[in-house]
Parts: sequence; structure tokens; C-alpha cells
Amino acid sequence: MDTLGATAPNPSVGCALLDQNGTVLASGTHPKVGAPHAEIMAINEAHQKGVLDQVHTALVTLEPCNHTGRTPPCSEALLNTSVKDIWIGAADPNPKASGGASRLREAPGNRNVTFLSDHAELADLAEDCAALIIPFQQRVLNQRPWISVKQALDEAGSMVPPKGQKTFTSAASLTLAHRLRRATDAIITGIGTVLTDDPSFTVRHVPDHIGRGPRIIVVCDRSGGPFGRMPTLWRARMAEAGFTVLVSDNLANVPALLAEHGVNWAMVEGGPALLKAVSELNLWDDWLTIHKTNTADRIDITTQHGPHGLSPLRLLREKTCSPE
Ligand SMILES: NC(=O)C1=CN([C@@H]2O[C@H](COP(=O)(O)OP(=O)(O)OC[C@H]3O[C@@H](n4cnc5c(N)ncnc54)[C@H](OP(=O)(O)O)[C@@H]3O)[C@@H](O)[C@H]2O)C=CC1
Ligand SMILES: Nc1c(N[C@@H]2O[C@H](COP(=O)(O)O)[C@@H](O)[C@H]2O)[nH]c(=O)[nH]c1=O
Repeated sequence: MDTLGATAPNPSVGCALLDQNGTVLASGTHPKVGAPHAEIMAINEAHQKGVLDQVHTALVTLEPCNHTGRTPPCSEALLNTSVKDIWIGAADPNPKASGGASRLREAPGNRNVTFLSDHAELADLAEDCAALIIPFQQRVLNQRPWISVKQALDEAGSMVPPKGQKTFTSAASLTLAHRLRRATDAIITGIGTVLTDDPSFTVRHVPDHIGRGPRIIVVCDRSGGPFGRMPTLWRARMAEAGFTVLVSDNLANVPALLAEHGVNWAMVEGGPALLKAVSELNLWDDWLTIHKTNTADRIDITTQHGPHGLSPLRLLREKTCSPE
């Protein structure tokens, strides 16, 4: 199950339990904040199937937590199973919860605890796990979400759709854009886009998370008043669709504002004026450009750390951005 975008303020985490022949016995993902962690979901499934005593190996995308937060420590839950080998995708960046790897390693029973990044041949998998945690890491360590800009350009390099249209890119690119909406916890837009496009900002080309929590829209607008120039009807429609709508007259404050709301990953869906401001303030972490061409659209991803910089956008790859 893909829970990317459903778990904020928690990270998205997965766990698989295997027997000593490497056969998957059970698996789990953390469905949402307050619900059991991935390890517990997998342990419960193994228990229900009557195979818990066969567990030999645990694969976890994130270091098992070692503290009692909303739920008890997963390190302890694993220690109460027959697990012997634990493979960890990424270290927990949260100082309050980390330490699970050492606890498992040091507990009586001689368990092997290995980080995927220690094995060069597993580098791709390790990077996927690092990408999965990077939005959460950014919020916990820097008090700001990971910010991805999505920009569609037509053949002439313009962002403005033809009259009467809101979009102009291919169905495959729109699906990619909606996968990004699904994976993120907030949308940052400009009042120009709201007034021109009357955007829906909903996830439509792919199924959205069932029962996903409120999702935030920040409208950048410096015209003053509690809701700036935002049309009342549009605001009501957004609320009905499950969005919490905020207004900001200072884009520079938006990352901290979103972090306070528990947003791990935000996307920018705004017009040329907003994107110019995002670029000038250097607020972005990665930038997804969809170039419309007269054949298949071309997708470019730029990151703040060069073309090979880590980006959670890699988690949206393979599925839908191929040519139609
Ligand atoms: N191709 C694509 O990917 C997309 C295209 N579009 C298109 O873009 C067009 C609209 O673009 P545009 O008119 O530029 O509008 P924007 O959506 O970029 O919004 C611009 C507004 O953002 C506000 N703003 C800018 N900088 C700041 C800041 N530092 N702090 C707070 N608010 C700020 C300004 O408000 P103020 O005026 O109060 O200063 C400005 O009017 C439409 O045609 C739409 O279809 C929209 C989204 C995506
Ligand atoms: N023009 C354009 C995009 N524009 C974005 O999509 C918004 C419309 O969303 P909705 O009302 O949900 O369909 C629009 O206001 C703008 O933010 N996106 C793209 O992937 N490709 C495109 O060609």
C-alpha cells in the first residue's frame, strides 16, 4: 500500500517480515498519525496468519523507533519476536525516536542489524529509503517542509494555458502532477492562479488516499484582510473538498507556517509571479518542469544539490511519466 502523503506529521514507513528462506510472511505500512507503526502492522499480520514464530528477517525502510510517542517503541516489539536479522533503509533523523538500531544490536540474542547504505549493491534501495524520509527529516531538523515546485511549460516556454483551458500538458504528465499532489501534504499557490483558473487542486488522475487527513492550501496574496482577494465560493469549495485554506502576505514565512501545521512535503502550484518569488527567495528543494512538446512531454528534475541530488520526486518515477 502506498501511504506516501497520508502520514504527516509522521513519515511514510514500510516493513516486511521474512522467514529464514527469504519468503515474505507479512508486511505493513504506517497508515496515518496515531495509528500503529509499520513494524506493528506487519507483526500483527504475521500473528493473524499464525506465522509469527517463523519470523527471521525484518526489512524496514526507517530505523525502528525507540521511544514511546503516540505508540510504544517498535524496537521493543521486534525484540519480542524471533527476528534475527534486521535490515534498515535509513536512520531515524528524529532525535526523540532514534537509537532503535543500537538497542536491537545490543540486546541479548545476537541479532544482526544492517543499514542498506553499508552495501554498495543496495545503493538504489537505500536512496529510495532516504528519499522517503527526507521531507520528514527537513521538517524535524530545519523546521520547514521539503518544497517541490511543479511547473508546466508549453512549446514556447510559457506557463499560461490557452484561453478557456487550465492545463495544456499530456494526460501522462497530468497523472504525474496528480501523483505529486497525492504524495504532498500542502499546496502553495498565488492569488493570480486562484482568480484566473478557479483551480480544484484535488487528486483526480490517480486515486487519493482513503480518509486522508486535512490537506493545506496556502494562497499568497499581499492585498490585506483575512482572506485577501480569495473568492468566498472558491474558499467554501476547498473546505468542502477537505482542504484547510490559509492566506500569506509574506511568502518567506510560508515554510515555517507549514512546519507548524505538521507539513512534511509541500508543492508549489503557482503562476510566473509566484515562481519568480520562490526562486528569488531560494525556497525550493527540487523543481519538476514538464515541457510540452508536439510528441511526448519532457520531464526535468532539478535539485538544490545538482542533477544527482536526493529528491523524493524519485519515488514518483517509473509509474506514469512515460510517453503516451
Ligand atoms: N503552467 C503552470 O504550471 C501553471 C500555470 N499557471 C498560470 O499562471 C497564471 C497566473 O499567474 P500569476 O498571475 O503570475 O499568478 P500567481 O499564481 O503566480 O500569483 C501571483 C501572486 O502571488 C503573490 N505573491 C507574489 N510574491 C509574493 C510574496 N513574496 N509574498 C506574498 N505573496 C506574493 C502576489 O500577490 P500580490 O498581487 O498581492 O502582490 C501575486 O499577485 C494563470 O494563467 C495560470 O493558469 C498557474 C499555475 C501553474
Ligand atoms: N497548466 C498546467 C498546470 N497548471 C496547474 O493546474 C491547476 C488546475 O488544476 P485543477 O483545477 O485541479 O485541474 C492550475 O490552476 C495550475 O495550478 N498543471 C499541469 O500539470 N499542467 C498544465 O498544463
